[in-house]
Amino acid sequence: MGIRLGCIADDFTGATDLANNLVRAGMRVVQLIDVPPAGADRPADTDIEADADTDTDTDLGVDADAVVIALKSRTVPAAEAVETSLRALAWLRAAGAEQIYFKYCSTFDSTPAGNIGPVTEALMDAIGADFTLATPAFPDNGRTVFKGHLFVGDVLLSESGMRHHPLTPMTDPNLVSVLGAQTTRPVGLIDHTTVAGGAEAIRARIDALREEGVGIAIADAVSDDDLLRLGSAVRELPLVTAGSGLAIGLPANWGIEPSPAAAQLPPAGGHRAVVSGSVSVATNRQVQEFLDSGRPAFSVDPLRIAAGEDVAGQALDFAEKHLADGPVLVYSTEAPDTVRTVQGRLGAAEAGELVERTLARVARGLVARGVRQLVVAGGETSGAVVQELGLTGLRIGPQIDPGVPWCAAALPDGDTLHLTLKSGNFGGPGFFTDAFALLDEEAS
Ligand SMILES: Nc1ncnc2c1ncn2[C@@H]1O[C@H](COP(=O)(O)OP(=O)(O)O)[C@@H](O)[C@H]1O
Ligand SMILES: O=C(O)[C@@H](O)C(=O)COP(=O)(O)O
Repeated sequence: MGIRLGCIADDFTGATDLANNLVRAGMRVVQLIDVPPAGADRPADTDIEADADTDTDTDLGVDADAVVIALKSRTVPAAEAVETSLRALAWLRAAGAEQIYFKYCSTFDSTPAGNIGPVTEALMDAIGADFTLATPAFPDNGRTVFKGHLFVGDVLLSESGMRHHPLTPMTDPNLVSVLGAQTTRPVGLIDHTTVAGGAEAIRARIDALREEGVGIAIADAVSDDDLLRLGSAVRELPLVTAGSGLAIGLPANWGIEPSPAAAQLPPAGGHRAVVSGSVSVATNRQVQEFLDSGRPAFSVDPLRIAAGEDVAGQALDFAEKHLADGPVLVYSTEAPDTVRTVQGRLGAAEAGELVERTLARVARGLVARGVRQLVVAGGETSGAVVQELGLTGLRIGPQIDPGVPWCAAALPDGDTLHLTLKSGNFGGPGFFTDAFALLDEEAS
């Protein structure tokens, strides 16, 4: 028997966010970094055991209810995002996935060129799906959708920090028009009154939209109850697209219930460090709180990298002196004005890449110096770090804050690394110390 749910996530923090919600709803989840090479059953160097005797073993040897394939496809050119997403789809279908879940950001990060629209349509074409729904709602993290408009906390998306995002600035809160600009299919709305009416009402609305020729519908959701109703209503859809929120309502469609045993990790050891390349509002607050506490921190300046200085080497020299009294923070996180100035000098994409490459080298150097508990902040940054560390799979552990679990990964030399990939806007102000406190609690 194959896996039930096959998931394609457009970035690495988003993938752990989705896996976290599925685990909390009781699913056994394997997260893979990138699409395994053709012919591979599962990553050879993860400690995720396949059990040949269980009836959920897939033909490809993955013993899980759901597999999340983490891509770094959010901000690459649309054609590339489509190509890797279709490869992920092919792998998941070969693993027996009964339903496909395309996960994007709860702030719907995209541009008029994509990638949410083009990837959704390519998946629909490949699956032969004439209809799917789209909802980034994640009320536990303050993302709600009402009358097709996305709110972040108490403000519209376009008034939130996302309007300043370096790669995907979000200036229109109306998701019907945002998605409509990225798709060839008409985009419709399943509004709050319909969702409040329950699964039957939602299915009736889906039928009506289909008859009108609508291919994709934004779904309102302002509470977990809305997401549970939507989850039940979409049982028969071969493809769903969403943030991580919809995941709370899907496991029940297979009769799966929450189980506390789903999130066990091995004990953690080694030094502690934080690498932050996120420039989001919440991360800025977390970095500030860490600096205010007087703990060791090294600031990475993109202009000095561009000038040819060995900034990664300097950061590692600094870290080496302080790791014994860790956690140590290495960060490029800055307020929007400073980031804009840097982008004006270097170009946004170039600055992003320079910083990502440097922080990834720092992460590799930290691990070489004995760090075995690592917090990484920012989706793009996490993608660069995970690739640089050569990780191929993650086990999902306990939740630190909504949307952010601890994970365990096997390093290429076989050692275990405890790792958390923090989405930019997730986590409380004390996240960079709370995360380690949770591991202490788990150990006691
Ligand atoms: N000081 C900086 N100046 C310019 N770009 C930066 C700076 N710090 C980080 N970046 C880039 O901004 C992007 C941040 O994206 P990401 O890591 O996904 O985090 P978030 O979305 O939370 O801001 C990355 O490409 C990163 O390299
Ligand atoms: O859905 C979400 O908000 C997150 O899972 C996510 O994808 C955030 O991405 P970054 O802000 O780039 O970390």
